[in-house]
Amino acid sequence: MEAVQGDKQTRTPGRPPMPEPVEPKQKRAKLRSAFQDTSFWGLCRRIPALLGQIARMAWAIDRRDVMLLVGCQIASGVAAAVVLAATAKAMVPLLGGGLVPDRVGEALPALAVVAVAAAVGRVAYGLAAWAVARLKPRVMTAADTALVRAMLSVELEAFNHASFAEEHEHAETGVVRCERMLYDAQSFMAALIRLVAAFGVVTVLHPLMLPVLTLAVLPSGIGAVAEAKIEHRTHYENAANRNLKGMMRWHITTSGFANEVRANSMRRYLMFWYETLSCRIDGRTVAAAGRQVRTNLIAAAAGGVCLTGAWATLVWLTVSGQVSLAVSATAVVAVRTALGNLTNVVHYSASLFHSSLFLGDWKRFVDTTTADVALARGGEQAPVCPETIRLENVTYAYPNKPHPAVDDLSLTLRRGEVVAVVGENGSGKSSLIKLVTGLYLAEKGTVTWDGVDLASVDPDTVWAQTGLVPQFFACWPLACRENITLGQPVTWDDEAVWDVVETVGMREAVEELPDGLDMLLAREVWGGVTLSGGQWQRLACGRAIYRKPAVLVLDEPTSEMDARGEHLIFQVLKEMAAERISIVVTHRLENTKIADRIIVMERGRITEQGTFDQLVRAGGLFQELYELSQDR
Ligand SMILES: Nc1ncnc2c1ncn2[C@@H]1O[C@H](COP(=O)(O)OP(=O)(O)OP(=O)(O)O)[C@@H](O)[C@H]1O
Repeated sequence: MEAVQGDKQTRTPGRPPMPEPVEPKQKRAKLRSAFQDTSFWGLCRRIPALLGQIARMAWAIDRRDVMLLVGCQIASGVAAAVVLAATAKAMVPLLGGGLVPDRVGEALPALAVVAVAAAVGRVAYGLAAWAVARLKPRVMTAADTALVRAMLSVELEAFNHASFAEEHEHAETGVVRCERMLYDAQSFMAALIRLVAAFGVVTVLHPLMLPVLTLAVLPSGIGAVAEAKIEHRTHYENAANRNLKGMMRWHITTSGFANEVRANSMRRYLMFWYETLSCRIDGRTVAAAGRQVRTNLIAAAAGGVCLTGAWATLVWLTVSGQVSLAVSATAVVAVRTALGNLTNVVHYSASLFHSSLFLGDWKRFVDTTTADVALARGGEQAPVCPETIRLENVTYAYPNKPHPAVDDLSLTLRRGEVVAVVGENGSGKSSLIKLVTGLYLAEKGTVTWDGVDLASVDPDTVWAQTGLVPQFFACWPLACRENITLGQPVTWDDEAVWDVVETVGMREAVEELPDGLDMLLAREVWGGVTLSGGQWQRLACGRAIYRKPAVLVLDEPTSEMDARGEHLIFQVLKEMAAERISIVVTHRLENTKIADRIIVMERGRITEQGTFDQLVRAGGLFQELYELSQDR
């Protein structure tokens, strides 16, 4: 059996070692700037705005819970102050002179107040936690849906930019951190309110205690922020590798590729690859942990010195008779309360700050990154059922590619005509159809539908009229019916759906499904099933047909189909052609016989045009490719 352990580079004699994953590039400039502008004081200044941001998000979701949360926070703070004040009151008789029963009796009312206030504080804390538990999932869902909505709003072209994927990844982390942020905000506020109460009591006992206490926790505050910055920086540094790892993880674990992984004996290499990448990420994280612990220790040492100073001050105040023993005992309780809460304030503010960096990524992505590349082309309506689509001197280049995918290309497509696009791999066929359907906008030149430039048209009015079977189509984890209607049924009953199922030769297969059209086509889900590759492709063609589009675009629509399926689809294409503009990209040149016109593409340009009979004898690329396809 093939070993699946990938940690050791076991060398098979005569075979080269397994190649390691490449180190992906990422946007360094952004990585640096995220850190340069935030100091400890910067954080302190940002906290109110941060809390405001969280409060606004929560307020938009449930005002009642926000009010309950704030009310309970205030109640628990007041309770903490009452506990301390009553403790101070109880200390005087307890540490005073006289018989013990008398002293206890005298202290009893104050002790009762302590008990009641403590109980109120505990209940308030519990209710606040309940409000947070109710808000947390909904805030996270709001952030998540905003992100998904933003992703759906962008130009297709945005996905061609590497930085977009990277920023998207950071924004996803922001969504996850939203949940934690709410908890941090609650804990921060709870600690702050109690701290204010304790500070009040401490200051009343002796005004010198306040600055001394503040000094005692300052080093740990600065240290916590420095640690958070190191962690966030590491997160950034690992972003590209984490992205790659996530993608690979999906490929390794998804059922769709399980056969390829096994039958091509890829398991060992993939495991090696995955572990190498994981080690690379862990290496950076572990190195950062070292830096973090150093920061932490320095902060702790400085904090320890300051804290010793605080206790020494209290001892000095007591010994020198500036405060009584009873006041001193209360001060110990107050100082401990204040210190505990101050530590929490620092801890949770650092954590809030940390989460806020991620939330900032999320916000920037949702508000700016996606807005910058959003579909915003103009409000014009696309002509309904266009007679012609005209491309004039159109050029389109992908980022980081030396040659344009479509290069100064001119072409006219007419209603009623079937145009076949052929050419070698990478010649620009798929890019061309993305321009025709307005998925990409031309960098140079124009694409017009009945004379209206697609650059100024509301794209939804274009796509309401297109039916596209892309080269890599989706196998939607939807019911069979919705895989055809795509959630846009044209009638109340299923008649039109069954018509299409019949047209693409899937009636028998669908009737055999236990739930027919209701069958969930997702084998990963309990009770779901999947289809064969060709059957999925028939459904993909079915949904384009179901839309009865004005512009029908099929990009290698029959690459996985048997001869019967292929014949069926091209027949349908021919029958449907009269009422629409039809374009089909295909490598099977026999299929182009049904086309009214064939265009041949080479390096983004049209080099030949004509009917099958004309091109097959023209002595150009078409003839060469056709003869190769016949040479068996
Ligand atoms: N998203 C992308 N990002 C960068 N380059 C791309 C992208 N998509 C395509 N290209 C490049 O653009 C050129 C044209 O690609 P296109 O997919 O249009 O070719 P095609 O003729 O449809 O190829 P095939 O027959 O292999 O499907 C190729 O050089 C390809 O590498």
